[in-house]
Amino acid sequence: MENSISSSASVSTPRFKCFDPTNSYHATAHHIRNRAYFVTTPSLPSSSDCSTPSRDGDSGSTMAISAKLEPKIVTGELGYVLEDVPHFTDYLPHLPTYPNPLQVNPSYSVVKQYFVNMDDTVAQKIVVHKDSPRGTHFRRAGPRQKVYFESDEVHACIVTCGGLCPGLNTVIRELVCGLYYMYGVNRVLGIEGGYRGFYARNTIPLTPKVVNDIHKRGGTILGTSRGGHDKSKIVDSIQDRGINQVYIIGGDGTQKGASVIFEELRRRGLKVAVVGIPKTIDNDITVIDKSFGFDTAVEEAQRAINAAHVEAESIENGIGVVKLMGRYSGFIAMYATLASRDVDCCLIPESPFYLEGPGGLFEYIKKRLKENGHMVIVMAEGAGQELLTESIRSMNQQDASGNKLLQDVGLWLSQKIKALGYGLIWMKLGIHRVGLVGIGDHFASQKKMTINLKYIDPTYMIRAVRSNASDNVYCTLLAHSAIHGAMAGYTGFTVGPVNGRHAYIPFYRVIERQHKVVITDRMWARLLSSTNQPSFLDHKDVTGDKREEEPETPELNESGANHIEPLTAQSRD
Ligand SMILES: Nc1ncnc2c1ncn2[C@@H]1O[C@H](COP(=O)(O)OP(=O)(O)O)[C@@H](O)[C@H]1O
Ligand SMILES: O=P(O)(O)OC[C@H]1O[C@](O)(COP(=O)(O)O)[C@@H](O)[C@@H]1O
Ligand SMILES: [Mg+2]
Repeated sequence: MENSISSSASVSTPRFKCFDPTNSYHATAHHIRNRAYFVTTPSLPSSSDCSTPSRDGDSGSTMAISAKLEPKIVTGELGYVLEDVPHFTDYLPHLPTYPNPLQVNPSYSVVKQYFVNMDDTVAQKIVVHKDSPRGTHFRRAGPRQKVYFESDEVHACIVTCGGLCPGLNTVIRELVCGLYYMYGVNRVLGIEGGYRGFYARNTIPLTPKVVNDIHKRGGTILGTSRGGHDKSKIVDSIQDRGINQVYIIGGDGTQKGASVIFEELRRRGLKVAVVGIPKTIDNDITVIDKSFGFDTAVEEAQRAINAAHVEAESIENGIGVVKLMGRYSGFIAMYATLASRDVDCCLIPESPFYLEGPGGLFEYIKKRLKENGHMVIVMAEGAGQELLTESIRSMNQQDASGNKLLQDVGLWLSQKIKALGYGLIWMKLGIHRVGLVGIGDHFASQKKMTINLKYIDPTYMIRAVRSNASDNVYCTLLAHSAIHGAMAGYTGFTVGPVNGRHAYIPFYRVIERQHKVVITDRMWARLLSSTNQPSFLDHKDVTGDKREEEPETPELNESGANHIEPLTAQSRD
């Protein structure tokens, strides 16, 4: 990762005066110690110079911002670290500001302390000890007293990229309505069909009337796509259309694309705010607590699990197999399993499993059928991919965004289990004692055992639904936080809840790694205890195939949020 936090983070001499550009009063050294903006601005253009910058930056008549943007790190006492987000004033120092129109908004002006305090930051590390370092913080989201746009100056656009997720339409709706009702903005463009829509598709003017009912529908009214991220064409399109606020809703890939767009807009010296709104049904975006739509997806998955359970328990040796989404992160499968209580085994990408031998899946299946006569297996689509590629020749195909295309692990496992059934012998040893033995054990009274397996694949169904009530509220807060940040002149950030408080997180932090289930943490232990399934760990230890040591989990969050593991499978940078 290029933008790793500079070791100069502890530089103690601020290069610039310590102030929050969006509030009317200045910080003192007492408020924030050791603030350092790592933005070198040689020959910065004045704000008026920047009104008509050239596309290629350096070669035009206007001087472009050439220095690479480094992380903005502020350190304080007791190991306090603020990983701040870029602001227009980092590269356009003389921009005019205006009073926030919310000061006279009939709804919001009555709120006591509606504007966030300039020093407010959100702690990433919530469990601390008396003497432990306070750790990383992010700038708190919310309205500032000063804004960097006049209402009629704003020309915003919204784009949705990547896979679907419940709540996309709600975020679109709340961005349009929030801009209009809070800040009097009435020029909002919808970019159709994801990133490539900037240069290859039409746009849709979005007004509160147009978006009024869209939160009641799944999908995205703007359409979406994978691939098609052409930096120059996208930024040219933004510049040519005079867009100055870009709201980009999408997952880990999308946030990477947004970061690239931000860097280029900044390089061209344009006053354009780029805001990423994290969308991930897999919950694979790090730092934030969880994505919108995740709760809805887990809830919807219950319907499939219930169906699998009803089918399984209604027939002798019934097995219900449910495949859920989760390419590299098994959060949906884990939470759906924990919520259901009918699941006997949950398989996720983070927890390698094996079929044969002691402690393997087949042994467990036999045991459960013997005990209960039926069982339910929930698996994330990315689980066991390494087993499939052993047996099926891997084609290493990718989608248009570069994501690896997965084999259908649900189908593969179902076939394996069915084959196991043909190989099992139903052996009656007295009236009550029923045992299962391998095919090699033959007795006079043996007969073949039938496994009745039902494979349910609701993968797209759980993400194509409309968002539930709590996700709708979450989407609203997310959209509002995004708008407040852009209006206040912040840019190059992803917005999202960190330990329940909305914060502005620099792009480099959300794209450096993926959020994954840590199988040595308590949440996975709870799951193992609830299903009684094997951990699948012993076998590898026995055979000497040691697992790589788990990276230390920086934060232990009881909700299962904020566990961080390095990006492994999807590195495309
Ligand atoms: N490293 C990257 N740099 C620039 N754009 C990217 C990058 N990775 C993905 N994208 C773009 O982001 C968009 C969405 O990415 P994708 O991985 O399909 O979905 P998601 O954002 O939901 O993870 C696509 O248009 C893709 O081209
Ligand atoms: O929509 P596609 O291209 O079939 O992709 C399916 C993938 O999309 C997801 O639902 C979400 O992935 P993204 O967050 O990368 O968009 C994955 O769970 C799933 O593997
Ligand atoms: Mg993704």
